[in-house]
Amino acid sequence: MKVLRDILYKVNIEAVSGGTDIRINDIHFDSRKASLDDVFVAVPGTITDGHDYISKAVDQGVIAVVCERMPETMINGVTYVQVPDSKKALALMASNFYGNPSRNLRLVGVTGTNGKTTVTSLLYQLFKKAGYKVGLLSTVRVMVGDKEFPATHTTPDPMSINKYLDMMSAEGVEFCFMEVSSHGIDQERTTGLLFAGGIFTNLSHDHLDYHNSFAEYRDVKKRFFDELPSSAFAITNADDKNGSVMLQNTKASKYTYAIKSYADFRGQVMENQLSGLLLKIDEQEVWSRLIGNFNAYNLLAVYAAATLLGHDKLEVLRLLSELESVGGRFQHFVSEGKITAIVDYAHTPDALENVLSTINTVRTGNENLFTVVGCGGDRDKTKRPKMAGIAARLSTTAIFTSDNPRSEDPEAIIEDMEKGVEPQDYKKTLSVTDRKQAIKTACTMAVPGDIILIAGKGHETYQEVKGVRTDFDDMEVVQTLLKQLNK
Ligand SMILES: CC(=O)N[C@H]1[C@@H](OP(=O)(O)OP(=O)(O)OC[C@H]2O[C@@H](n3ccc(=O)[nH]c3=O)[C@H](O)[C@@H]2O)O[C@H](CO)[C@@H](O)[C@@H]1O[C@H](C)C(=O)N[C@@H](C)C(=O)N[C@H](CCC(=O)O)C(=O)O
Ligand SMILES: Nc1ncnc2c1ncn2[C@@H]1O[C@H](COP(=O)(O)OP(=O)(O)OP(=O)(O)O)[C@@H](O)[C@H]1O
Ligand SMILES: N[C@H](CCC[C@H](N)C(=O)O)C(=O)O
Ligand SMILES: [Mg+2]
Repeated sequence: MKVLRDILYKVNIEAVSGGTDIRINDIHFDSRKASLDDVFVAVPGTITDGHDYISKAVDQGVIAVVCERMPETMINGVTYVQVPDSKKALALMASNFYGNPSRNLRLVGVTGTNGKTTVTSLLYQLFKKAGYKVGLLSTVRVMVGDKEFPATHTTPDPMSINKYLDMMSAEGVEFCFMEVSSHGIDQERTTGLLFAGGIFTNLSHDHLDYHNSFAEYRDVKKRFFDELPSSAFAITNADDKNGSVMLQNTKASKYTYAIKSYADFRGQVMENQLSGLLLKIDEQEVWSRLIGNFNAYNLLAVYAAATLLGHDKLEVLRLLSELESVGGRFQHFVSEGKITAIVDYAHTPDALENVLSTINTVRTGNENLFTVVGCGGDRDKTKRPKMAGIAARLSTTAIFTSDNPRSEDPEAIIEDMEKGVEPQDYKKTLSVTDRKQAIKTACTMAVPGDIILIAGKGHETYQEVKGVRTDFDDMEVVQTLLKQLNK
């Protein structure tokens, strides 16, 4: 049992009705989960407003309510705390509730449009190989040392983040690497955490359904660096045009990495093949199993962070060459009939362009490149024509299909995509709504030596249609189909 007054430490409070010297059981921001002696934090959301559920939470037995507007009817025996920003309050309360676990380990946050999962997962692997107990909060999975938990969000809600950090600190975890999404920053999910460092990967088009403009999206990401303490390091990509903007107002020590520009951590791509990358970092050659120029940036960010966290540079370079690629990120296999299938999580125009350019760089002859791609429903619609245009331009054939249509009509999403194809590329595209049939079409058309890229879903093992998730794994599907077709 914790005392409400302690949990409210550092929370900006406007008014209180009732006592705060009361024992509370748990904190909830969803009335459906609140029960006896809990605190209910009413949060305004994108669909509904937690304030509409205060009386329901009180009926369920909560002992305190934290809200931005006091309800008209206040119940005797319940404490009401009015705050200017209940999302911020929730995050600070979550940290306090779990005893501020971020202070018990060194927490590094990674933000940017693409590469967050890759960089955090590589850092997790590297520090594990170096002999530490490590934590990971990522889109793909949560790791508390060697214990794995399923991930629900890229950046979970503050109660979940602090619960995991608390578990980590109990397990003796020394370093935790976490993805910091723009939704996470905007919704204050990371407020109150003590970061030892922050890393910026890159900024390109995504989530413009949620953020009103690209500038707003950029400024939300920047806020993560603005709020880093002076004890932290902030590492940015000097080759990204927004790289320096990110660090403009940070109090943290600033560092840069780059391939094209002058930087504190410089790398050069010597070779880029389907078997991996040969890099030169600090005059040392390093071989990596990771594929694609963009991964050279991810590896440099990892090198910079590991070095700034106190590791010997040569040891870091040695460990870099041992790192495995992350599930669903440029995962590839060659069938018996010599067809290469690549599954990648590229779900933004920039990621798709990078992956296709990489494939086109490593293509050795006249092989055909089939790209199977869709765009998510209930997500940024302006990505759709851009991704389709890129797929058509950079492939021999682009097959447009479904990628988690969610509540939307799958065919309407594909129609939005088709609008982005340049007239000279029309002949190179076809649309097959069912993802399995789309992959089958690519497999049927492919001949020995050809490459099939299946983009957008990466590690995901489901397809979400009208709110229902059914099992679907791109890699499993393509492998089965190629076998069935004797290819
Ligand atoms: C758009 C978005 O980010 N939504 C998140 C947000 O929900 P919301 O604002 O829509 O909440 P709401 O449904 O309007 O409800 C408002 C409040 O009322 C409460 N409520 C609601 C109903 C009720 O009966 N009782 C009740 O108390 C809700 O618990 C909530 O606190 O807050 C919820 C609780 O933290 C999140 O689960 C939810 O994530 C949804 C599921 C989601 O899909 N989010 C995605 C877009 C997201 O966050 N993605 C980023 C990664 C993106 C990337 O970088 O690629 C991520 O970090 O995962
Ligand atoms: N540094 C990078 N620059 C550009 N594209 C990248 C980079 N790293 C990865 N990608 C591409 O972006 C895809 C997603 O990578 P990753 O999962 O690491 O990104 P993320 O930032 O975690 O994405 P999300 O926002 O969904 O969490 C990869 O499959 C690859 O196609
Ligand atoms: N973090 C991203 C993932 C998109 C992956 C894609 N497969 C989709 O479902 O749209 C999002 O939630 O927008
Ligand atoms: Mg991610």
